Parts: sequence; C-alpha cells; structure tokens
Amino acid sequence: MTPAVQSPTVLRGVGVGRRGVVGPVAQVRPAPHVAADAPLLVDGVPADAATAHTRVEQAFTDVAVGLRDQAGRASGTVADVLAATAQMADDRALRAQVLAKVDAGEPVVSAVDGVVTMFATMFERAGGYLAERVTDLRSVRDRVVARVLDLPAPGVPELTEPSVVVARDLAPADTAALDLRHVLAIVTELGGPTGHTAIIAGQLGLPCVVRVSGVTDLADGTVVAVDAADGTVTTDPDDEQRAALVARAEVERTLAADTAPGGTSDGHLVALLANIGTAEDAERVGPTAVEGVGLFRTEVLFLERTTAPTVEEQTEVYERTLRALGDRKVVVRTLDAGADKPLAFATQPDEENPALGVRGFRLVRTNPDLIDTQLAALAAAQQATGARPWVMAPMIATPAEARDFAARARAQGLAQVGVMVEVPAAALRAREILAEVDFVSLGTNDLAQYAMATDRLRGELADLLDPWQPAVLDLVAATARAGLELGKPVGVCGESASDPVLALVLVGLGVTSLSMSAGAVPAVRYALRHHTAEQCRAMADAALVAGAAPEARAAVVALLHSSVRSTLGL
Ligand SMILES: C=C(OP(=O)(O)O)C(=O)O
Ligand SMILES: [Mg+2]
Repeated sequence: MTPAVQSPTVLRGVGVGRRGVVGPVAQVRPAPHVAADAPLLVDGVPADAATAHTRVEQAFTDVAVGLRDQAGRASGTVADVLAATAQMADDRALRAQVLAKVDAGEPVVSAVDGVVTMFATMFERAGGYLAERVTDLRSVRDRVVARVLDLPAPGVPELTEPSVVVARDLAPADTAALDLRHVLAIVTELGGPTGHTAIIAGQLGLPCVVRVSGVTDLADGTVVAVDAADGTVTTDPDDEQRAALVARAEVERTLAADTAPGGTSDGHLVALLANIGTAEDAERVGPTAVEGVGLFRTEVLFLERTTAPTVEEQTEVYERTLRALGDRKVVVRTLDAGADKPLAFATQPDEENPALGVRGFRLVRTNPDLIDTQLAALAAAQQATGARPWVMAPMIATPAEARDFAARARAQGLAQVGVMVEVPAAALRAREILAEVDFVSLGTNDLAQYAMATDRLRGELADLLDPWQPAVLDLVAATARAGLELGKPVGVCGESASDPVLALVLVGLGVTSLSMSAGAVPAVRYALRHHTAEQCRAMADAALVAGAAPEARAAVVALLHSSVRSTLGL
C-alpha cells in the first residue's frame, strides 16, 4: 500500500498530557473489509476449489504458527492472549468445517465467516470460558481472511522495538494484547480527549494524541515525534524538535524529584492522587510520590467478560490494590458500565442513547447483585488487609440514589462512602447529596458531557466539551461550595485535574483533592507549590467571570507566577 502521507508532515490532533517522544510508527490494522463473496484471485483469475482449499488450509496453519511464535517471544498477559488465539486457529473442527464449505464451492470469505459465526454463537450460548474465547475466534477469522487474500495482518502488531502505536481507535481489549515494554506513545484517528483510549494511555503513563486525521495512512516504521502538549504528530522530526522534546523530558524529571505532599505555597494542603484501572496500575503507582488513589475504575476488571468476576476474583484484585498503596487513601469506584464502557452482561442491548440510559449506579435497578457483590468483595479486602478503603458510586443524579448507595456500602462495613458528581442534577443538588454521604468526587469528563450535551467520545466538538466552559466551572463551584459549607471533602477525578492551570482554579473553588494519571502529578504539584491559596481563589474568580472557555484559561494564565509559565511552557 502506498502511504498517502509524505514526510515531513505535521498532523494535528488533540493532545492528552504534556509529554513528547520520538519513535517509529506501528499500525494497529483494522479487520479487513471485504465482501463475503470476494473472489480469491490467483494470478488475476478466480481460483478453483482445489486451490482455494490449499490456500485456506495454509492460511490457518500460517496464522497459528505466527501467533505461537509471537506468544513465545512475549510475556505475561500478551503471551496468554496470543497463545489462546493460536490454539483457536489450530482447532481441527473449525478448520474442517471451513474447508468443507470451500470444497462445496462457497467463496472463501463467506466460508470462514459463516463457520466462525456459527462457532461464536455456540460459544456464547455455552457461556463461561468458551464465551470468553469469542474475541479470539473473531481475531482468527480476520487474520485467516487477510492471509488468504494477501492483505496486511489485522490487529495489534508485534512490537520488536520501542514504537508509537497508531490506531483508528483502540478498544480497551486491544491494550491487553499490547506489549507495553515497547510502547512509547499512543496516537489515534478517532476518540476524544476524555475517551477510553486517552484514559488508558494516561493510566499507562504514555503520551497520547487523539483525533489525528490521516495518521493511519503513515507507513509502519515512519519515524514520528509525538507531542502531547501541542497535540501534534510530526513525521521525520528535525534535530531542533528532538532536542525540544528531550529538554521537556528533562524538566519533567526535575519536577518529579519533588515528592512532598501537594499544597499551596502558604501550606494549604491538597492531596494529589492517581487514577488507576487495575491492580497492576496500583503496583506501578505505589512506589511513586502520589498520596493515594482517587479513582479506581473497577470496570476494567469486568471488560471482555461474559459474566461478572466472582467475589473471590474481585477480592484478590482489591487486596492487591490496597496492599500496593499501604496506608495511603484508596477510593474505589463501583462498576460504571454502559455508554463508553459497555459490558456484555450489564448493558441494556436496546438503548438508543446509552449515555442517558441504565449506566453507572443505575445498574442497581436491573442488576443490584453486581453492585452488592462488589461491595462485599471490597469489604473482604478491607478485612484481609486492615486498610480502610473509600468507596464511591458513579452517575448519581439524586439524593435518594446517594442514600441507597450509602446504605448498601455501610451494610457491608465500609466506612468512607461517597458518590461521584458527574451529572448536572447532582452538582445543582450537591448539598442534599453530600448530606447523605461522607464525600463527593467530581467527574468532570461526564459533567462536561452532560452539561454541554456533547458526546465525550466524539472529538469534533472538543471545544464544547472543554472543562474550562464557564457553565461547567459553575457546576464545579456549586459542588465545592456545598462541600465547604458541610465540611466534607470534594475531590476532582476527571481529566481536568491533570491540567496544572485548571488545577489551580479547582483548588481556588474549594476542591480538596485532585486525582489524575500518575504522570500528570509532578506538574500539578509544581504549579500549586508556586501559588498561595488566595491566588488560587483569585484565579477561580477570574475564570468564573470570563465569558467563554478560551478567555477563562487566558485570564488564569495571565495570573500565573512567571516561573511557572516559563517552566511549563505556557
Ligand atoms: C472520572 C470520570 O469518570 P469516567 O471518565 O470513568 O467516566 C469522569 O466522568 O470525569
Ligand atoms: Mg464518569
């Protein structure tokens, strides 16, 4: 395939975080889009049934051998995923049924697809382990079809050197197949700055740029500079650009050397916490200077499964997480299924507007056991570790929902119970909601989505989704005010907390803790350390009176200490 993009080229998107790296592109190829009756051509003429038989049989063998070789070179989860998929490509019954159809004259794509669909339906009906193999089965179908038709192999590439992973979009499951030792950055053509790819990249500490039009046209191996601060991807970067990224990395390293608790220059403490999605994330952030975990997105445990994890499975993960953080604060969020985080067993299949449907804590209406099981598992982990986890529910809209959640959590023996404020109704009624619980945490990703009626997964309206929007800041301010009045903690765990400038505004509004991807903590700590609480309040006032998001940000940047502006390149 001829690359449509010639170097040198600057491709623009929306950056997530502040880091930058240089490395070769490794494309995650989508499944081949070919018609079911696409002819198999050999030397330009349709192949006869015997040739098609040989080609299909060889394709299954090649795919199985390729996957097994890759599994042998990989380790951990990646090796397991690849080995399981190889086993599927080796399955005799699957292969025999495809070949029987090919022998009967059925077009190869239709034969492979028809048999895989039949097996997938059988596996799904069987449930349990077999149902969990459906993704592997579909991956085998895509790989075999690509191999037979001589198309590029789909899926996550085997990374043999540190690479910039490029994809149209990266499903949460794709990351399980990525060898993280070799991932320098993630760049996608789709997605928004608060979508799942951006969040996963943040949790993995990787620079990320989303909505980069044309990036999937780059040839594998093209060297690019990924600059998350600028939101750019530049092919064949010159020495000057490379040097600038190296200098930026040096600044970040210096900032990371400050490990003191987060707070303003006049001693107003603001806990700086990490957002995580797995026990491995907890073990990664444990040794860093974060003051705890402000958001454990537990739905990651539930993804790509057809049944919920058992109490025992969940307890083990929560225990590992609590142990990794020792006596530091850990806020565990109960399952936030639905909309951008669909789960096979917990999502309503027929919702026209899933973001407005049965998601987050609303699952209690259809699947109360899921939530109670989670709370029981967390209570068991509390018992086993002696830690005192905080727990909160997502997508709370009313005080009654907050009361219901608090009763369920307290019944299990969990003492610090809170809810997320990410629906405008909850922000407007923050006082009544806080009266039911011990703390709240502002999810500004969803709060912006719902306040501005803008899908967070669609980046083309990113200007409306901006947490600097005055209407969003008003909702944050109302929530923080309620917290100050009732003397209860109000945290922020949406992506807005990782912007060192906006973080100052949030603190000025009365927010008491900030939770973000661990890599964002040093710059936020540095910005806070250089301003007094009074200066943060003045910045919050300046942001609130601005008429629009860009003006709000500019007004606050103008109030920043000059050394912060120059160090952070603002
Ligand atoms: C932190 C949030 O939750 P999530 O991004 O997981 O929806 C949010 O909505 O801001
Ligand atoms: Mg949310």
